[in-house]
Amino acid sequence: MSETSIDMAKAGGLPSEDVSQRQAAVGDFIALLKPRVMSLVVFTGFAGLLVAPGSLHPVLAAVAVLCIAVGAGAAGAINMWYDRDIDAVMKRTQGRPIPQGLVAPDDALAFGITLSIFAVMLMGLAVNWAAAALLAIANLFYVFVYTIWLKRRTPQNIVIGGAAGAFPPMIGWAAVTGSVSLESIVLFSLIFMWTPPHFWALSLYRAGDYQKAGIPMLPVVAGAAATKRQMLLYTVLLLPLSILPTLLGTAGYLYGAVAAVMGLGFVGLCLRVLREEGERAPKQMFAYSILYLFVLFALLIVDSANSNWLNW
Ligand code: HEM
Ligand SMILES: CC(C)=CCC/C(C)=C/CC/C(C)=C/COP(=O)(O)OP(=O)(O)O
Repeated sequence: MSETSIDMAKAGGLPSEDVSQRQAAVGDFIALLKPRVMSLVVFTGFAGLLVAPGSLHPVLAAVAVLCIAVGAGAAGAINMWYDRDIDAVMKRTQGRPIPQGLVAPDDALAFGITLSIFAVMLMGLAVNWAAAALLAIANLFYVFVYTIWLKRRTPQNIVIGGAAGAFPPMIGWAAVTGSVSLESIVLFSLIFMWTPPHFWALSLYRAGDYQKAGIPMLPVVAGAAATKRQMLLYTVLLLPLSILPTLLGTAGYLYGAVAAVMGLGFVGLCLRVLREEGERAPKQMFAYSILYLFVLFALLIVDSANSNWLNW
């Protein structure tokens, strides 16, 4: 796409041949919430809520999870509004509702802002204001720090901006306890450290897309070899960090053992990424990253020392 058409897209009007004639459907607005990515975000938030000491009435717990889902999805919608120019250029994102002309940019922005405010207010009024404040910070961080400030400026965009996606377990924890604690900071750090290998694995085989869109992702700016070395650093640091919930008593030995085995598997895959050329190993590493985080948080729930989900 030329510079001019990028500017047109940013101004809200895509080139006319790209604009669909059909009306926006509910599904198009749901797609703005990035439901597949957000499913794991919500799961980690839910896990934070279940492993926190104390208990929350099941209805309030459901409201808290809903608020995390809506607040995170709303941030995704605002991200799609801001990134509509680059989304139209990249193969992976071309099919999204805004570049397809299915949802008008202004409607997507209004939808995202309305849902963000709704989620934060509902969390504050129904659950507590500590959880609401953390939800607001995560939402604003993803929109302003990651999307608007860093994404187009620095290859460290996802290291710093990735903090947004690390908030959910802390939000879930605060929904129960009304506060932030060392244990919830450890859960935050786990996702924070996991994000670079998760994303850089994908960016290794999507580097062409990012280059075309002018986004300075690490493989584009520093090359594949430097990206792989940085991935290894975070993957290795993640291993001892992932055992901390057991050491702190948030989870039991079963969690600790599975975290160690899965962590060694993550490091092993990363070493394969370093050794091998081509897309196969990075694709496996990306898929494994999702499985890894899902299994770790599932085990946290099952092997939680507090287990308040059993005695609501
Ligand atoms: C700055 C941080 C992050 C970046 C830049 C990032 C980037 C991405 C990208 C580009 C994709 C591909 C999406 C697509 O195919 O359209 C993806 C997929 C995914 N991400 Fe992340 N991610 C980040 C953090 C997270 C976090 C915190 C979670 C959950 C805790 C997460 C969970 C997922 C999941 C589940 C998928 C697979 C979605 C699918 O199957 O289509 N990501 N991520
Ligand atoms: C309120 C709250 C809990 C927010 C959570 C925010 C969150 C889940 C952040 C994760 C980051 C994410 C999905 C990045 C996608 O990168 P990108 O936007 O560059 O990906 P794209 O190229 O697919 O649009």
